[in-house]
Amino acid sequence: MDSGIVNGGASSDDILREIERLEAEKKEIENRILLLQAQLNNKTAPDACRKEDDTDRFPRPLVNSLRNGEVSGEGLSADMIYRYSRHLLLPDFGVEGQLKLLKSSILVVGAGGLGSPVALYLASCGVGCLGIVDDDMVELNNLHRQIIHAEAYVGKLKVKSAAAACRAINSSIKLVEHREALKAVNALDIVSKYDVVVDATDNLPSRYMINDCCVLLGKPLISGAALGLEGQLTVHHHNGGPCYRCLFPTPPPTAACQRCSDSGVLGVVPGVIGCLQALEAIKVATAVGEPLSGRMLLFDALSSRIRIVKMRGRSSHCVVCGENAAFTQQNFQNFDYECFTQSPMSDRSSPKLKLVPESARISSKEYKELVDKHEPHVLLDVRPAHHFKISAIPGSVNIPLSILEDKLPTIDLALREAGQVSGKHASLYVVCRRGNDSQRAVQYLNGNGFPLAKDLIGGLESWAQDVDRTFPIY
Ligand SMILES: Nc1ncnc2c1ncn2[C@@H]1O[C@H](COP(=O)(O)OP(=O)(O)OP(=O)(O)O)[C@@H](O)[C@H]1O
Ligand SMILES: [Zn+2]
Repeated sequence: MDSGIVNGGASSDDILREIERLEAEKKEIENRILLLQAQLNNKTAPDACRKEDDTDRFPRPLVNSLRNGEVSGEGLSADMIYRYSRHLLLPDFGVEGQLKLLKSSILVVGAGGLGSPVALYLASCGVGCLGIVDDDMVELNNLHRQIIHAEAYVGKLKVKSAAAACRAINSSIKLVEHREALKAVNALDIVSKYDVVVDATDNLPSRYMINDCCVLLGKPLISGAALGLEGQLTVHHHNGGPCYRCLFPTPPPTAACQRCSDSGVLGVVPGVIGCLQALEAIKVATAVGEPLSGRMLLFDALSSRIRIVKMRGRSSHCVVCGENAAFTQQNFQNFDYECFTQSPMSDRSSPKLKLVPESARISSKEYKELVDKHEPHVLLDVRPAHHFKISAIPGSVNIPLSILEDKLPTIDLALREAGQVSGKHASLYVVCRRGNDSQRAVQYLNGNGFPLAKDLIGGLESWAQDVDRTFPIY
């Protein structure tokens, strides 16, 4: 049979054989095409393929005009080409993407768990100007997740530490250290100097304030959050997408806003979200890909699940970016974000509650005196059980505040065992981590059969500071 394969008279075997023959012929033709294509490429290949000297690793037209590391308006220096070569090799990013990155300026607000990978990646990948703003100091308990800081920087400014780490990776970019907290009074001035802003802070007032500032200045905002074993990120106010206030016009109740220092966080979680924030910042700065505008990425570390949910669009009623928004720079500077969100910008400014009268409180030193005198009493620790396991004052009884109501008989029993007759006249002291929950507990106990219950002022933190310097705090 020749090419007339459709032949009613041929047997099935004949037809199969003919198919095999044609397949082999087709393969041969394909191979010949590949070979010819390769020959054609060689004939038109740029000088970059030649290996006469070292600089021939780089495309010749750029290298010729850009020896000695200088950068032209439209080109990259030989050093830059080598440093960023793996970016340049990406067809979707290439020289154009890298040039845009080198010309961009990005501000990272917060050099903590999120800000660490953000700043490291943005510095290493060649953002032209990288600003880092933070007023905090590095603490030992930051190091498990704030990977930009090293032990040698404990007790020193985070911006200094972060900038040093970035410089060690890439000394060719411009790094700006803003050694202050970003607040309504300084934000317009600082943010206006950058193209893109990354919110890597950990508190609600900063989140609203940074959003409003970015809307007023027309800057895209990459917003991330990580707590416990979960994280999320989105891009605000970009390409007509919603801003943070469009999505959350009123702040959530204070109780819903927890911090890593209260709830804990697995170190890698902010690492994952921070890396994704850096990625979104690069996409926005270079106009490559589809940034997470109007969408939110949710990461669940326990199940290793990542979901992307579509968010509401921009709100025409939004007070900062809506159609009739009258929010001005003047309004912004006078706006009290801590009051609006009912929460502080910094742990350091957390107000110490005063819920019970002085007569229902005792200092840790006074408490130590009565322990030394062997005065019969019960010390009730109202922290959650997993906190109690970390460290506790010897002899204390753990009944978490959340279940106190159901455990009054247990307290009675503990008092009787300690030689106390009844709740009314019993010596009952209450402690927690910082002295806020213990006051809540005392308030409740005083009104429910334990009128003499007293709060240990300042909690375990003040015990560690004023009485037992070896007591482990966390
Ligand atoms: N308005 C702000 N301006 C600049 N930096 C801010 C602002 N708000 C928060 N930050 C910084 O953002 C970082 C957030 O870091 P992170 O969430 O990892 O927690 P942390 O405060 O360092 O530690 P922890 O919560 O465990 O005590 C901190 O370094 C903090 O100082
Ligand atoms: Zn808005």
